[in-house]
Amino acid sequence: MTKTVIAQGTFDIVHPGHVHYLEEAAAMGDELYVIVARKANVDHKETPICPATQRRDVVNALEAVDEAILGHEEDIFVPIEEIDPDVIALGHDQHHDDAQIEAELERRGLECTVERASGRESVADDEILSTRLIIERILEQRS
Ligand SMILES: Cc1cc2nc3c(=O)[nH]c(=O)nc-3n(C[C@H](O)[C@H](O)[C@H](O)COP(=O)(O)O)c2cc1C
Ligand SMILES: Nc1ncnc2c1ncn2[C@@H]1O[C@H](COP(=O)(O)OP(=O)(O)OP(=O)(O)O)[C@@H](O)[C@H]1O
Repeated sequence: MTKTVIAQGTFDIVHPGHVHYLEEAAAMGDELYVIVARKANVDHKETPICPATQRRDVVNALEAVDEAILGHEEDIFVPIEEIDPDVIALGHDQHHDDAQIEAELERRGLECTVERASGRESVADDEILSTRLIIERILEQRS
């Protein structure tokens, strides 16, 4: 039976930390779906620069990814119900609470485990492994 994994995030300006996360999530199963957050749901940091469709298309082009989809505008569990995954792979620094997600999955009758991926170890001192830091660097160097 195919083991389906879901990963999720904003993915505004893709960098090697994203690639690491998605490769690790893909290795947790056979098929990787990625839910790309809608602007309205990115409320804990600055609004994404790139439109959701562009962020989805870039993630979709990555080798580790089988399918990237736009997230639901209001209920983040709708795509989970549709895909019915075996594993939700949370990113190393995602603010979501593992136990709360597990409780909501159970409430909706979904059998799915929640795993945490690791952070990428920098392979060079000058790697920039965060969208926020890439934008800060652009503002510093080009203004
Ligand atoms: C299991 C799960 C499902 C999600 N599904 C959606 C969704 O359908 N729509 C959406 O806009 N955001 C969804 N999100 C939220 C974002 O992917 C994301 O966590 C957040 O809004 C963006 O911040 P981040 O890139 O720092 O994680 C989901 C998050 C989790 C953990
Ligand atoms: N350096 C990294 N190593 C491993 N995973 C990462 C890294 N950076 C981001 N991720 C993961 O990629 C997913 C999407 O991350 P997100 O779009 O928030 O990027 P980000 O670079 O962390 O953004 P920002 O710096 O603006 O907060 C999240 O699950 C996050 O944990």
